[in-house]
Amino acid sequence: MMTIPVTILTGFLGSGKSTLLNRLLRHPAMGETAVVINEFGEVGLDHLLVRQVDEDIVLLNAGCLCCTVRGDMVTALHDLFLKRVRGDVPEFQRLAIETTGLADPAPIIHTLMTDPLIGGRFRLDGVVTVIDAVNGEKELDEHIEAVKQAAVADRLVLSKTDLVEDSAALKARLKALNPAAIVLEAIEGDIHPDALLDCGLFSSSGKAPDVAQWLRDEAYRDRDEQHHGHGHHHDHDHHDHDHGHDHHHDHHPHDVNRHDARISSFCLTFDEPLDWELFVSALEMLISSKGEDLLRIKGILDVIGQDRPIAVHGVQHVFHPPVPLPAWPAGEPKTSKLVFITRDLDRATVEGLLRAALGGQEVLLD
Ligand SMILES: Nc1nc2c(ncn2[C@@H]2O[C@H](COP(=O)(O)OP(=O)(O)OP(=O)(O)O)[C@@H](O)[C@H]2O)c(=O)[nH]1
Repeated sequence: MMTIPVTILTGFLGSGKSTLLNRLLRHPAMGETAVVINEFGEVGLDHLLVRQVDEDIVLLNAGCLCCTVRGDMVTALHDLFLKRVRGDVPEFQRLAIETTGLADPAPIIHTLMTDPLIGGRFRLDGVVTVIDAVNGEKELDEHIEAVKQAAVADRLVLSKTDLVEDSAALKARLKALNPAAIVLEAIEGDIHPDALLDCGLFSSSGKAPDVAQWLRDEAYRDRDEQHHGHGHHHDHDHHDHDHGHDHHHDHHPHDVNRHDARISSFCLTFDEPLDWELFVSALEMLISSKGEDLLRIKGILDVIGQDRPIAVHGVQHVFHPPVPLPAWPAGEPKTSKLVFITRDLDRATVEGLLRAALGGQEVLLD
């Protein structure tokens, strides 16, 4: 059985998640999608409803299935999966999960990675985070949850850009926070699903895995180069940019971006093939000491004795089982790369810990 790709749709309260989801579900490319939402909010999916399947599940006329959760999201995913197996709900090819505005997406990702029932059936395609162009900066200033949601995203969607003159300062801030995420705009959720789907290693069309677009390690290099070679100490220092915007300094005198400053994002590269046992124990050591602060890790590894690259990804203390990929891209060096999004944990610390644990194996700065 093919694994079902899962998109986690997150974003702060009122940012426009439901508006976006609503619009996406009307698109033919989103047919046969199951949706799990927490409640029918202000902008419900009501007008699409055709038929109540049971108390919590409805069928949408776009061929989609919608399931509301009042309690535990994990229980809801189990239920949905079992109903699909039993044929109580139509087969669906894709799952979208809309989180509540304050939710930390990590526990949902953990479930997809490790749950005995659904772990092998669903796979994380990507985290899509909606950022309100009007209130986004203020929310990032005030709420670490909003900063985390932006930091772990694969795609950042700016909503309500119709209500602001321009959003260059917000975009620069998001780029500093999460260089690898593609930043998009959608007014009233108007965006093609293709821009948001297939963020993962594997696309639904079954093509070869696309490591470059999944890892996007180039983005970290570009970001660091833009900072004139000042390297990782400037991870958040986007105030260097002159966007012709002073106003974002005005109303936050001292604590501007205090949450952003807790987030680091960087790419480590390893010049020699890695000893798998040593690498796993190094990673375990990192997870056991700093797990809570490892918001997201993705990597592609050149492992001693393996012709094929090994993909790894993890969130906090949970790692997906390693996935061997078909082949290294032709003509490119077999360099192991690990990208990190961390909280209260800088590059030097991660690098130092890994270097020590890997013993003789050298960790190179990129
Ligand atoms: N002008 C404008 N309004 C928008 C846009 N996107 C969403 N809205 C409005 O913003 C409000 C909140 O949108 P929702 O889609 O309910 O946001 P949400 O993130 O699902 O909200 P919660 O579920 O309460 O967290 C609604 O009144 C939408 O009509 C946009 O691009 N432009």
